Amino acid sequence: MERNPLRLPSVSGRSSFIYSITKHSFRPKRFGVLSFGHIMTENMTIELVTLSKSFGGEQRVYRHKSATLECEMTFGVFLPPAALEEKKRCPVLFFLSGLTCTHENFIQKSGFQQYAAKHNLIVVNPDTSPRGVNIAGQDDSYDFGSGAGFYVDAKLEPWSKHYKMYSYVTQELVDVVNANLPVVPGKRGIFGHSMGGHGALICALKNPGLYQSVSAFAPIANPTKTAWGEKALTGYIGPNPADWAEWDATSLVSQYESTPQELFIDQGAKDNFMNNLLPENLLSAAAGNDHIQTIYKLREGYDHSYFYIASFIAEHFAYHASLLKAA
Ligand SMILES: N[C@@H](CCC(=O)N[C@@H](CSC=O)C(=O)NCC(=O)O)C(=O)O
Repeated sequence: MERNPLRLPSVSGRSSFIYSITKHSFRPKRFGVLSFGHIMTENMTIELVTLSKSFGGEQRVYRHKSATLECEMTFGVFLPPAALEEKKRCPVLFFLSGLTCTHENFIQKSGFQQYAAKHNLIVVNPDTSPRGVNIAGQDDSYDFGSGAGFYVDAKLEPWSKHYKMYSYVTQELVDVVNANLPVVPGKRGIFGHSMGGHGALICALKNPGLYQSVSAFAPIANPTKTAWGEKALTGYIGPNPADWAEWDATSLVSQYESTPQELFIDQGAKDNFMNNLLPENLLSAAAGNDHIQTIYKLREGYDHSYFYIASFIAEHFAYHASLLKAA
């Protein structure tokens, strides 16, 4: 393979990256130690798919080749007015969606853009599983396989080759965002809904310091004790429940011993999936651990839907903005 290091502008206009020409492709490679300690050597190129002006900012959709998932992935990016007009670097907030979602559900249904614009937050929302990977059975059910990656790193074949959404979200996507978007290093939050609410919790609890703010709408708080969780963890991790604990937010809260962490948990009181969520188990575990603080908001009459998310999205943005500004 021929390699010719060159200096060329990146997609974001910066010119500090080393490019390499291979026999098959011309791709940017970045070399350097990142803020969270891993070394960035993968292809960081992202391709703009759509751009729509919204609340003075821009709702964009990008796609890229994920080295972690070994497939092409699509993700949403909202750039607030300050990032565009004033060319300011802004904190970034990652949103992880729930079962059956793509990047589109949150973009189209939550109404988040006005609050991201108000608080000058960049928002990045990935898809919920690898796509186009052609694994037998991937489309057989709504709660396993496509659209249901559960933000874990699968250990069992055939899933283990592609289904590594935990590493994708906590490492590759962070690197891709750092390389291509005007983010403030070290000012990063994460939140999500249902499967994605749980994803946000485990990404934060397994990586103290990576995210400075964490919240969850109706998270699957204790998946090892629920039908959705048992099915996913059996399929991705294996049949032994002892192997599941590291992918369960309630277990992680029980064992957490690192820097103090606050978790904002939001829950609709009329949630039609409550038997798959069990927020009280996580709250009990947190009550027994001095390192974890919880804010719990139970919303009378609200269900599990995006109508519920849209009703309280403003509060979550205010919460993340207050922590990320101060960080
Ligand atoms: N199709 C299933 C339920 C699917 C569902 O309600 N998905 C939720 C997330 S649930 C946990 O992760 C969701 O966000 N759906 C997308 C939407 O736009 O509402 C069933 O019918 O039981």
